[in-house]
Amino acid sequence: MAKKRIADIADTHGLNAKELAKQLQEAGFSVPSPNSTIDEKLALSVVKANQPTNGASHPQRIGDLPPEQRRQRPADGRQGGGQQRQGGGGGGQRQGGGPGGARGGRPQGQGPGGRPQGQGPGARPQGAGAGPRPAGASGGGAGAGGSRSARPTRDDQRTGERAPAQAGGRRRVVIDSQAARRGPGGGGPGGGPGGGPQGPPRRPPRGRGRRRRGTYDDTIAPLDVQAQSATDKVKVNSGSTVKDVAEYLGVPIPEIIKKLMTLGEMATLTQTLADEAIQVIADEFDKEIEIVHAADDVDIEPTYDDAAEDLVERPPVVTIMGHVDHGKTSLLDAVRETEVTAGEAGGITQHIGAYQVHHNGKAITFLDTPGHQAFTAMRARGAKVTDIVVLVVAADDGVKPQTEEAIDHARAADVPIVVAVNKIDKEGADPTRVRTELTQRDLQPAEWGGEIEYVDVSAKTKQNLEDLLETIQVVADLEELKANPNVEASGHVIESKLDPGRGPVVTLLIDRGTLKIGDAVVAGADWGKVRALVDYKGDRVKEAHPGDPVEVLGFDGVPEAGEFFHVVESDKRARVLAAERANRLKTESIARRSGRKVSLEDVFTRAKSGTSKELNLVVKADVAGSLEAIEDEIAKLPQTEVFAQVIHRGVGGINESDIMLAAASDAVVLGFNVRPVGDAAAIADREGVEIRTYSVIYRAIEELRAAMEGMLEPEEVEESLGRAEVRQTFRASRIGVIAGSYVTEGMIRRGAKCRLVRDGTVVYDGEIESLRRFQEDVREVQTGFECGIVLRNFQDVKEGDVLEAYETKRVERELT
Ligand SMILES: Nc1nc2c(ncn2[C@@H]2O[C@H](COP(=O)(O)OP(=O)(O)OP(=O)(O)O)[C@@H](O)[C@H]2O)c(=O)[nH]1
Repeated sequence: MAKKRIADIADTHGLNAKELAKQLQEAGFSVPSPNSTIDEKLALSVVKANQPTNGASHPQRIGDLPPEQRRQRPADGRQGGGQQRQGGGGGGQRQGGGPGGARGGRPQGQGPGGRPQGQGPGARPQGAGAGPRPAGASGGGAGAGGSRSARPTRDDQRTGERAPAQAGGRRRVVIDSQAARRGPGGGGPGGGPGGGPQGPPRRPPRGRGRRRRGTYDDTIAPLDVQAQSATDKVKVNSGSTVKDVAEYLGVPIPEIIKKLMTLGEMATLTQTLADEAIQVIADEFDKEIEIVHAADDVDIEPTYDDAAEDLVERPPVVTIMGHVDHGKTSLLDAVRETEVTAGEAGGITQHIGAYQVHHNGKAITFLDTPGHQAFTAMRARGAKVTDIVVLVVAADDGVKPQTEEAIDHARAADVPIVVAVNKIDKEGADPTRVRTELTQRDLQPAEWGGEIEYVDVSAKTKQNLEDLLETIQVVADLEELKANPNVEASGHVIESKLDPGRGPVVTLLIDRGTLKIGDAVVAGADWGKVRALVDYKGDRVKEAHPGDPVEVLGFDGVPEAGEFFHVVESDKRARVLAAERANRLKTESIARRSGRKVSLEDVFTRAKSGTSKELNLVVKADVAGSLEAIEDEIAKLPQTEVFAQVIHRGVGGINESDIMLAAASDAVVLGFNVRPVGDAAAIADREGVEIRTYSVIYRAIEELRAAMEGMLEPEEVEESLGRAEVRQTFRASRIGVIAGSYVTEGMIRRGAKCRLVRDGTVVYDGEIESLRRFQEDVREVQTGFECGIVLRNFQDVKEGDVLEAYETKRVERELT
């Protein structure tokens, strides 16, 4: 089931390529153009579903399955396009030209055409409550004036599957309608060598006795057992060991080890393999596999499908972003106070990570952590929590670097933007200038004929705050945000902390359903039984509804922000699900360390295999001039096999937010004379983001070109030796400046290559000329020791500089 370009599929089947792309967009696939790729069968199933013939009997729907089986539909589209993230009809979508339309130029949709047959309202028996429906059903499917955007709405995101190429990089998982019925040991024999279609290994029920009693009672579909038809790919869990892979593929273990050796990898039986390595091995044995990640498991983000008549309006969720000091926090506070003056809530005293204000009798939920870092960190975890971004720009300061970052982050997430021009009370405030500057960044004000709503405000004098709320509601109305309140709750964690008195305190944002005291909840690797619910006013409540933030007591731990939560039928099941997820996350994180989400090395291979034709880049440089030069050069590259696009550019060191954006958008980070700052390197490692740093542009462009043409050879690889921090400098008449340094990482070696990094920017790249400890020349100095370093031909060393010692090595092609 290789992916193909939409244009090629259209060609083969005598369809109009643009039309096909449009239909797929309407069905919720992230396919920006006819050059985007998609599985051919899936594309055809959507076309088929859109054909105006009636009576197409649709296969088993997820909602007809017991909850534990509500996994995503088969990758081969057996469940029809209907289970795709899709809308159709007028529901849950925004009008293309509406205010806040940061995504101008989005194709107008086709109303009802976007929904496959047999999935429309009324096509299923009512009363099932949680039964799956296409998200678009939210609009009743009438399609009246229903423009369908390429971006699925929040409801779509909730209710439908993530399209294959969607940012966030989640992959499809096949529904296993059999798994639950099979029970714990059911998959066993199939997993062994020659196990045929039952690909995934099921270890013999290794002693129920060893398991906690009763954990199997719920006949939980084990995460790693999924039924497959003879033609399906074998599902292999990410983070599998050599032994697991042998079982999955039905190949003797020694064969696998031998193969790995011929590929230059010495591996032991229990060694965890990176996804790429598993893929290579499978290819070598001619096996078709699909690597399944814990995050793919739809027990974690299931497909929901609510009947139109079950959906009710829910409050929009707003995040405030903008440059430092432009007034994000002040605006959040000022907005919060409008509630007090309105006398609606009697004051918001509690900080729980989000609060609500009311306007025109309707609630708006504000996330209390401003800034794009938190926003993108959540998105990297697969959570799309925010419906609208309020971009704060100070009228006396205009567009600044973090304003631009915020715009790129909001755009990458495809969330509409409302601009709040703040500080209009100040002397020198020039709201028109802000509009002009933002127009240059494609945020044309509605009053100038564009699509973006601007509101001039003052957080200090509280001027125009009601206007801002009004505008947010107008934009929200276009989004048609709806949810079914009459089911078990699900949503996302927005904050969690360990309170010395109360234990884990977790703030959840309800996306769907109603959360009640006594509910059993699972959020990632944590679970709980809801003991108490506290709202943003600090009041105890009995339940929380869609769009509501609520503090929950009763969790066993502190799940991460962005984690998906859902209510399950029993504590026991919550506990088991959490434990399974914890296990898989552990193995995956081990595997991730040896593999990358996207790397230049495998970009061409991915393009060839149809996995991804787009290469997203985050580019950081020391000066603005370099950025322009790089972008010009990238634009000149032949975009035949791979399309490279810069999703964010900026001057300065590579920071945490760059990494999170790259993680959320499957991008590679390119740095020119800049380095990761703060925790960026560690986070990149954790998130599997590749950072490539260069000192000359042509070298980067050469590598990009080579990667895009499949010619990249990782010939010269840099290996870090260690880092030292300059604590003091001395001047010696004959030697020059000596950097009195402390080795913080690895070791420093005389004669090694060395860079000097100041505030994230490389200011010198040369060699360590001499290395001393207590007047003695030494060859090496290890972590934790002080030393004197003299750099070759460089005197401008300052306190606080960081020295990076490194070596370059020629290495053989890696196992990718
Ligand atoms: N005159 C005036 N000052 C404002 C206004 N809004 C914020 N300020 C001031 O601007 C400064 C920065 O405001 P903050 O709300 O802390 O800005 P921020 O964007 O949250 O800043 P960071 O959290 O550091 O990113 C503070 O001194 C505020 O008092 C406004 O509307 N008018």
